[in-house]
Amino acid sequence: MAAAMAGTLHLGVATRYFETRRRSPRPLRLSSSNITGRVCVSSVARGRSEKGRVLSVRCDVGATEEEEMAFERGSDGGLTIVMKFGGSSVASAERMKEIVDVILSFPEERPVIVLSAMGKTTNKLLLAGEKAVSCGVLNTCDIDELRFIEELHLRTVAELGVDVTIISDLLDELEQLLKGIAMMKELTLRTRDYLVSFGECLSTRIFAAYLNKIGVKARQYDAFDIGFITTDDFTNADILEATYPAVAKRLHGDWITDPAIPVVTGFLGKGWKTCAVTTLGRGGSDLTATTIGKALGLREIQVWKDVDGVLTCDPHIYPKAEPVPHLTFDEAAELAYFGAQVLHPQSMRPAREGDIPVRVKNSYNIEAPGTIITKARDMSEAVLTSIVLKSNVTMLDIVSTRMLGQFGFLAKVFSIFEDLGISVDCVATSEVSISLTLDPSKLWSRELIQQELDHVVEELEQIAVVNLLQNRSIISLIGNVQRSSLILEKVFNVLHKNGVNVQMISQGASKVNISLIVNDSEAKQCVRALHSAFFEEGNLHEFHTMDPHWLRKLMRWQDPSSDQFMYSLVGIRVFLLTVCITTLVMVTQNWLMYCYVALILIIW
Ligand SMILES: Nc1ncnc2c1ncn2[C@@H]1O[C@H](COP(=O)(O)OP(=O)(O)O)[C@@H](O)[C@H]1O
Ligand SMILES: N[C@@H](CC(=O)OP(=O)(O)O)C(=O)O
Repeated sequence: MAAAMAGTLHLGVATRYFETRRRSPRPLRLSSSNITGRVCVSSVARGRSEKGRVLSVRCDVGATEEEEMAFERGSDGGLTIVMKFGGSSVASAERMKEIVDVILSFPEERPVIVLSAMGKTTNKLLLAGEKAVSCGVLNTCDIDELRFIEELHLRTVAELGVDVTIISDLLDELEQLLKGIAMMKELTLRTRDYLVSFGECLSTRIFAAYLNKIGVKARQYDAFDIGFITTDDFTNADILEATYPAVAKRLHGDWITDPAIPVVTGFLGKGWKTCAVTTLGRGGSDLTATTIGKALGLREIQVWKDVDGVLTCDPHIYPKAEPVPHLTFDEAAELAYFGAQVLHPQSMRPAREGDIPVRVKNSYNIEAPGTIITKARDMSEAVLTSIVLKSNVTMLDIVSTRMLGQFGFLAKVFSIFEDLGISVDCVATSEVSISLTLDPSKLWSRELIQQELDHVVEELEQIAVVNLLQNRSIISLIGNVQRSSLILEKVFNVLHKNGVNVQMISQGASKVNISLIVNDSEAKQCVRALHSAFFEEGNLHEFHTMDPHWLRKLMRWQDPSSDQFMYSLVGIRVFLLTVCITTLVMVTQNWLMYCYVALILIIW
């Protein structure tokens, strides 16, 4: 592994030439200037190799001044989009071939590819590490998960017909690492990150080699080698600002000197102090993709999943969940932060900062339009967008009787959380009490959760009475909080019908999220009931008829200063006049009475 980490493995060694058959109305154009030789790759199109369609590259020596300048402005010839494929999208040789087809179905693009580990490799590596701690040095080779990982990757290499030597060193190192863990009898967070990094290092090497084999020039990169600089928070590292220029320099520089599709490991970084491999938290490849998108200022970031986009709810909880066509960065961030596994919680930040649209697509169903995530969208018709569930949350009720009318209570409480490095999700306060929930994702990898909680309670008890409530769930309603009364009216109706009591509500400044805290045991049933109330056809219609758009119209008719009010008044009077006159004339046959009543009504 050391060798692999020391330098980037360049798999695309020679530019390939194919006779091309143009199928796209906009031919894929690559143009680049080589500082010394002015080599310009000037056109790319699709051809067919023995394995199917291929992206082909033709080199012309000598770019025109105009082309070089256009390239330097980034207007022509640079990388255009990021395409990130998650574990489910690259789970087997078959899936990898399908992914190549996906990539080639965008012939006008020049993508940066970001890959996660194959299938469930990350989980298997973690399990292998845990088993190694106690199985003894001589038994590490028999760990089932290690066998599984080796077989999966060797089989994939064989089925794709690429050279096995691109992964054999890594597999040997993985075995050695597990022996080391067995010898030390411990798995530190740092070692854990190093261990799981093998997943992405293996998948990207195999995929880049396959692209090269079928004639699509590609180059593999380990993120920790190309400038992904992070904090040293192993298993949950944050990307540092220095990453953006470093990654841009490396990827852009290599592309202009020798164009080849970059295939980058997702999820991984390099700690800025330790220089060790770090990981960005589970699902971190999404963040790798958006970071590259921002670094290179690309046009779009595509995140390819195994679902038709971001759905109205987790399909495991409610299989009838529907794709959401359009989200804002804020909505997507709240959704991810409050537990929708589909996106990494931090992944929207670089996209928002760079104002780069993120498209969530299904690699199993390319035709599905997916979800587009942008800075803003038309919210005039938006009510509820998605329902998210975060389970196993800890809630704290903190009550101070002494602090009535005094200041500093909140500050004291939050300074305790800051000192203990614990992050808070939802907060609701009154003059003398605070209810809050603690973020389980920040605690997931720690072994001392219970001790930490005891410590928090101990500290807080010095200033308040504390009630620790475990096994709670946060149901987050992502939508248009401007319509909170409408949403809450419906929510409470549904919860009342299901006999569920809400223990805390939080509607923050985000304008897109209302969170309700309920018992874990009731949470899934609530989400299902809420989903069918908000999203199923009949109910949705009912909801739309109560849409404030209509309410606003109705209120305008009732506003005495509005024209509509005047028209309605005149209309009602004319109507009453006609009815009265007709009745009177018919009953009395007296035309004098008619004139008298008409006069009274006109004065009225
Ligand atoms: N609101 C949601 N919309 C879409 N998928 C969701 C949602 N909530 C949870 N999921 C789950 O997220 C999964 C996709 O995310 P993930 O497994 O990280 O994909 P990948 O590994 O392909 O990047 C889906 O298979 C689905 O089960
Ligand atoms: N392989 C890592 C990183 C990742 O992003 O994976 P995926 O894209 O499959 O969620 C994980 O399992 O957490």
